[in-house]
Amino acid sequence: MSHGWGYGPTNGPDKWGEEFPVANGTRQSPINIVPREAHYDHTLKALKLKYDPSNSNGILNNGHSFQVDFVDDTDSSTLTGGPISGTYRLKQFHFHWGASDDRGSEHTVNGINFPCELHLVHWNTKYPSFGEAASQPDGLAVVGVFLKIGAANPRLQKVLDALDAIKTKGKQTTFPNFDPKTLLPGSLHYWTYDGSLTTPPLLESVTWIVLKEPISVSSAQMAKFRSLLFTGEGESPCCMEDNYRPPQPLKNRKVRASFK
Ligand SMILES: NCCOCCOCCNC(=O)c1ccc(S(N)(=O)=O)cc1
Ligand SMILES: [Zn+2]
Repeated sequence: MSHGWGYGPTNGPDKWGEEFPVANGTRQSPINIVPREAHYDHTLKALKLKYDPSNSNGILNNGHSFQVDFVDDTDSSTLTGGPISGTYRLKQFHFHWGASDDRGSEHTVNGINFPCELHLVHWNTKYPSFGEAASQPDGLAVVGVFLKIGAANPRLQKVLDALDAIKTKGKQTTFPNFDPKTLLPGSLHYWTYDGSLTTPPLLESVTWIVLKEPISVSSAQMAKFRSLLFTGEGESPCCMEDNYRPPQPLKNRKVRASFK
């Protein structure tokens, strides 16, 4: 692609394989999760998520989504347990969403789309940095949380209130003292499988951990996500929406469940 990757008709998911051939690899994400075909694995441990709000740093419009970045130079915000071994540090969280409430998630469940999906991105501290870990088969672990239309989510509102300050691509602002645990549902039951980044470079380095229980979001709050722009200041504006990759072939993979 002469122009960068995106989600439009000329640079979207169907075109990514031209520049990133791993797009047609053996462990691509997202996938459709079929609960009846997931294998309950009693050896799977409970997820242990330990987050220190003082690690939250800034919020950035990166032109594909927005992300809240965390200071990751110590083990104060980590993921342990679950399907992984060792310690993974929280690097950032971000979202994917649709132009309307009938779509927007990346993973689907029995073919059902949710309006939005949260990704909490962690990297394996056996490697020296996120960049190094991102190219290793056990380098990253992403916790996925579905958002379902319902009552307005007051925990989410703090994030949404910051979006006016980062409307256009490249804008960022400070975002201190945010606890991502407040965005998690009551149950940490999960499905897990070996996958990839869902955006270029689509590296096959992610242990996916998708929570079964969604959190709530109101339609009005979803409209706030869509007030962001893919485009930079001074460019003709293009609403940031439908920034999701559709499900990819499962190929030779099993999805395990941490619950019966
Ligand atoms: N710069 C050194 C190498 O960098 C490795 C690739 O990272 C480039 C930036 N992309 C990401 O960090 C990145 C992180 C998470 C997800 S997702 N949607 O799979 O959770 C997609 C992309
Ligand atoms: Zn993501």
